[in-house]
Amino acid sequence: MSSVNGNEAGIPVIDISSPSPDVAKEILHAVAKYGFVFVKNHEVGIPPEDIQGMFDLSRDFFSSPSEVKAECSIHSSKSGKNRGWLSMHTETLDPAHQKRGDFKEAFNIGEFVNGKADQPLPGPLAAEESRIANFANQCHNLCNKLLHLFASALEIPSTEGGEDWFSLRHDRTKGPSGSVLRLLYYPSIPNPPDLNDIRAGAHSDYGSLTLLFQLPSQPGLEILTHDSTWAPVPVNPSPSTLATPPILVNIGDLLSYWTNGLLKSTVHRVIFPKPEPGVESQDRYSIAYFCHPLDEARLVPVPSKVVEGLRSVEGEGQKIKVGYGGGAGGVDEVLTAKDHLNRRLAATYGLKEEEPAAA
Ligand SMILES: O=C(O)CCC(=O)C(=O)O
Ligand SMILES: [Fe+2]
Repeated sequence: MSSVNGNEAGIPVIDISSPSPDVAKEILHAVAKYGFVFVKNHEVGIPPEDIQGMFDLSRDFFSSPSEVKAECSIHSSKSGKNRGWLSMHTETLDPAHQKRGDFKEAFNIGEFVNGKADQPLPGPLAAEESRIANFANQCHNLCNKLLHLFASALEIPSTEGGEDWFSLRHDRTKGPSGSVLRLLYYPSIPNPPDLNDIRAGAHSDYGSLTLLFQLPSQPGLEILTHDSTWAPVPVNPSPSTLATPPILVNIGDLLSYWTNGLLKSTVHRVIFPKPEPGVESQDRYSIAYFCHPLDEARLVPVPSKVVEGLRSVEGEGQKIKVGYGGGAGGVDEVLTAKDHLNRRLAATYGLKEEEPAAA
């Protein structure tokens, strides 16, 4: 069912099309160890042609004139917080190590209300609003399937909500959340610039989990491994058996915090691939769906013996360090998802609440 062959980072490839307690354990084990997992893309609700359609749209959008993109800049008050277009070098994901901002453009799309984007969209995206809404919906549904599997493997009692424990807290019909669909474009540069220049600086994501869609022949993603080395993440870890690249899933800081560090939020980055003789440098397009809980979801301890066992083994010190419900802010404090996001931004980037943030 799973395979670690064909990818140096060793990220397992798992088939979740027939969910079972074994599949749940397998996927929990993968995200507890690597923070990343590949999910085979068949019968998981996101048809490959829909993914391709989004990449076509992304290409159209990023090739539009700057004035068209700038109309919906992330800096415009009309776009709303963390939404809209980021021009080249706007975002610096690893400010401590970067002289220049990331070599990328991005467009962040927040939640849809009754199928309509809650922000202005530039022409090429506005024309395909329903396609984008449908795609975001498919992504969210897949995230909920994964959240069911995590809750199942964590053995949350049915009296507490059982397998629905996480997904109820991500139920978009109940209120707003920080979820974002992000189109990314990393233009190729014939002679990669300075050694310190990078397509996306080292960072971890902020939310619950992220889905990442990549295209064949456009590598560049790397994860930081346990021994503090960078390992490349392939686009398709088993090209001989998988006709379409699997969907890459990674855990964000919030879900790691919520599970007291059991699920790992792994640092990753996107580099310029090493130039190879005779191989032309490639643009890279990727699409990320950052799934967040409802803003008002309270990050109370997960009612799971698996997570509780971890707390008692690691003791009170650890609980306070990573902790929830009695964590950093005070004994009785329970953060909401929105508080967590705001703290995460402030701690990492010294950002004020109003400034744009990435993941
Ligand atoms: O483009 C990629 O492959 C990764 C992007 C990413 O990690 C992010 O935007 O958080
Ligand atoms: Fe990321």
